[in-house]
Amino acid sequence: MITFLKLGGSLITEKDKARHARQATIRRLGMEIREAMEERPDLQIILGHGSGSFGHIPAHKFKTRDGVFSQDEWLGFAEVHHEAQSLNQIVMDIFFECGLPCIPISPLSAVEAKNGIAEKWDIFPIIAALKNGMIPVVYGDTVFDIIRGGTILSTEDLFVFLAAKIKQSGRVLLAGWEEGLWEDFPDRTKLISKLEISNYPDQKKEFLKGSLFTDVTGGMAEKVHLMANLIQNDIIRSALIFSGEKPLNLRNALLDQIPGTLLYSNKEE
Ligand SMILES: Nc1ncnc2c1ncn2[C@@H]1O[C@H](COP(=O)(O)OP(=O)(O)OP(=O)(O)O)[C@@H](O)[C@H]1O
Ligand SMILES: C=C(C)CCOP(=O)(O)O
Repeated sequence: MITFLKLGGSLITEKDKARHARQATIRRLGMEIREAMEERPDLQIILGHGSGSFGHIPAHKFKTRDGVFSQDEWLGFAEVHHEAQSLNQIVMDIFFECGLPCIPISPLSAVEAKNGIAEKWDIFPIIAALKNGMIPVVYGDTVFDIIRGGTILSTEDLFVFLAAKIKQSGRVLLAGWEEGLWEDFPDRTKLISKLEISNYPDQKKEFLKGSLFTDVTGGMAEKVHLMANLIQNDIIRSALIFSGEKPLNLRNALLDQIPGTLLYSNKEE
């Protein structure tokens, strides 16, 4: 079973401080991944990370996700990619120091999008990395788009494409700053431990909102929407939304514990 693991921008950056990476947190997360892999050597992980206060700030300024046409917007496209790639370099440097066999995979260089959706992507390098015991690392990025000129695909958008293409039972782990899904966001007094999503979006709830910070990819509402589709179509078994902020949560999630909110379908139970 493949594990798609996202380290959210809300976790690895200070989302309200431009270009601020949380290096100590990234290091701890790297060590937790390493510990889990030592305990479970058969873990196959496709890692992805968000852009947080790196890519989202210029992406918001230039409205890059909606399309790229003018010269100014193409400069913005380049700036957003530069930010996303800079954060990726920080993550790669730290994970390399942690001894993780990570290999970066640049979405911009390989993905073709059509109207905001990944349409073509040669995933041979990702499969080859997995087969050789490595961890391919993707990240939310700008990509060229045959309708919009350019756009932005989130880490979750990339996972949607990869999970459908790989056609192997998998699970998604989304590590962010929040403990999971709050039923009363933003008051945060009632945490949901399990959410059955077979009737989604009929059962769509008011509490699914965007991020409180600058974010162009839809925040929690979009995460749940994309994950619900994958589960309903039997592309993944489940998705876990949890906090990577609490030490050992990531390690425990990789080792099958449920430290947050599990999205699942009754068909599986
Ligand atoms: N019901 C809810 N429960 C928990 N968080 C929620 C809820 N509704 C909205 N949110 C917000 O959505 C955010 C998660 O979306 P966000 O896109 O910021 O996460 P991320 O994937 O970590 O970031 P990035 O997109 O930078 O990678 C939470 O941090 C919170 O601010
Ligand atoms: C804003 C950019 C560049 C990517 C967004 O990806 P996400 O942080 O995974 O939502």
